Amino acid sequence: MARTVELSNIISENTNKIDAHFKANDLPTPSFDVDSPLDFPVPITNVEIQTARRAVVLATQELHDLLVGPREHVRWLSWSYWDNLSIQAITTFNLANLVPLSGTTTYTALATATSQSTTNIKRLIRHAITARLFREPSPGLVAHSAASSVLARDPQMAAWASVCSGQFFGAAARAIDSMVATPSSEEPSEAGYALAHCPGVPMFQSIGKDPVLAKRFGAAMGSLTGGEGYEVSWVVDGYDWEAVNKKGGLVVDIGGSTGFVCAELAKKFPNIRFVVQDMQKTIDMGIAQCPPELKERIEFQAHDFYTEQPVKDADIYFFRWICHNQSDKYGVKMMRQLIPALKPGAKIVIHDNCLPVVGEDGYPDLWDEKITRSMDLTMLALLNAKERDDADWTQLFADADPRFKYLGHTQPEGSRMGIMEAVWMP
Ligand SMILES: C[S@@+](CC[C@H](N)C(=O)[O-])C[C@H]1O[C@@H](n2cnc3c(N)ncnc32)[C@H](O)[C@@H]1O
Repeated sequence: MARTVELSNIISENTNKIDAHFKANDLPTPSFDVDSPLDFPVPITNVEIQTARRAVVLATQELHDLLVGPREHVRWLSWSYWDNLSIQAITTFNLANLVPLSGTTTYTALATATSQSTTNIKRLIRHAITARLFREPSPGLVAHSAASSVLARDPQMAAWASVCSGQFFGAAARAIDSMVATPSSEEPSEAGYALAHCPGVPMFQSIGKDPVLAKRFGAAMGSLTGGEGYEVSWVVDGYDWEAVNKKGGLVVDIGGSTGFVCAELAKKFPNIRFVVQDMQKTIDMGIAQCPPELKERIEFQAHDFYTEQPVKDADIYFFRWICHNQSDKYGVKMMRQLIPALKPGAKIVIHDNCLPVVGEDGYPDLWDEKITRSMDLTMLALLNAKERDDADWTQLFADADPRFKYLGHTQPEGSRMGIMEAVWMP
């Protein structure tokens, strides 16, 4: 049987399964209408329907690419960045909020509100419509689609779209220039982001000096880290915290932001004590936001993770979304700062991406593979940092100190992040 026919059978079989589930549960059939659900309305815990959904998404992508053909595929792949430009226009000119959630507006009204020409607003929105952002129900009238309405309804997603299409787009455009100028650099001050926006200054330092951008960046990260496959519940439910809970142990969350992960852990594991460490400003926010009933068990501490770890003899030193921001040089430096504090058997637990190992079958799941590989390039362009696979994690710990033993990673089905574990064995 031709692969195209095989794929269309996969699509048909699984779409029928999904449709039957939707009908049986009185769920609205997926549509692009503005009042349709903004997320796939089946919980991630429903493995059968989520597996069917994934099968359809992967098969439709493959069928699409097969029928487009290699030459056409390459031609249009090479200019996929124009989608970014129309998103940048939407976020810069606040277009999602200028279009009413029900009803329509005109290109002329949008042009007046943004002090841009009608011609330019029209061409940018008409391009966005080809990616199902907005609709034009009749010529000259603009209405929301489900996807464009996300940018009006979800401020965190609007921040994500703004940061990606603005700051990150610029960084991506200069990433190869940075590689040519400073080959194999491990310095964030030499990365594409720095070249594009703040020559000689690392991204986080530059963002820290701009309160408006810092707030937007924080909201963008909130959108990503709460998004599908990145939920905090994966690490709360996916690691053996009970072993620490049983003995009333201590966990240090390094770069723990406002302590929201520790708050979730503290609710589930009543005997664990926590120290959340971050920069002073973030720690101040964490203290203000900490639920009163958890204050006794969650301590907040300003600490720079490139300096010696002040909390001795904890059971677990936890890093979430920290290591992928570090090149090997800085990752090794960060891990070495733990050593004076570590007791034998102390664990280092990392919740971060773990790059898949490429097997003989190639990439079985291009949906997640593309996201994780894009995240890896993001780290390159923003910070000269990187995502890691098991071999890279092994190397990082070995380079930090041979007394660290990397134990490997687990990744629950549905999670886009791995849980990596190392133990201190002096
Ligand atoms: C990507 S966020 C991850 C936050 C949190 N762990 C999470 O899971 O969402 C990186 C965090 O590291 C903090 N950070 C950056 N540089 C730091 C440093 N040198 N010392 C301590 N914290 C730092 C930032 O303030 C931020 O909260």
